[in-house]
Amino acid sequence: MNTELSSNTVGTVKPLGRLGALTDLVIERIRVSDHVAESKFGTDSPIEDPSREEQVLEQVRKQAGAVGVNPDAAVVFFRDQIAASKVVQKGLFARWTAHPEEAPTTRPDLGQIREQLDRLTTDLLQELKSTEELRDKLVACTVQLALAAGSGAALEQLDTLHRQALRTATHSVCRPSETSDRS
Ligand SMILES: C=C(O[C@@H]1C=C(C(=O)O)C=C[C@H]1O)C(=O)O
Repeated sequence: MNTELSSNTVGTVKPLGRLGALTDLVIERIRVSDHVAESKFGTDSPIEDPSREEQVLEQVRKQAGAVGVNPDAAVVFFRDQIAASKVVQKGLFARWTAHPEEAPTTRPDLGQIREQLDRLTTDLLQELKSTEELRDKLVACTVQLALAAGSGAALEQLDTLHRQALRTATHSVCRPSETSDRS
């Protein structure tokens, strides 16, 4: 296993609670968005790429079925992940435009970054599956999400922009189904 952490120096401490692993992956995807922004800034590639989004959601739909997650619910969750990525990209573009001295000096390869995002799709779907029962219980899920997001944001030292993205990305994590026990 690769134990090297590219995006933080906190070590192996992870977001807490029963949604900790899911939140960890959500934060990882948000952090990958920094690299997406670096790859696009100063090029003709737009922040928003509808055909790539369709491709991502198509992959989600197919894999969700295979993993046993409701495909429509999975698509809702991934639309939030995509929205969160664009929050980060727009925020960083604005920051780098206002402060060119903070702009990236190297440009990572978008193709490789997208492969990383595709791997995260698989991992996230697996976590959606293993947290399905909890996420159907509104109160328990809300408490666990607050714990995981709060500890994750602190441990990963997320700034205001990335905390905003985390809120966007976790908007639909707790989704009680019609028939579930809401307590
Ligand atoms: C991440 C990218 O930027 C945007 C966000 C996407 C995503 O989060 O998967 C997909 C397409 C773009 O609208 C990208 O272009 O790959």
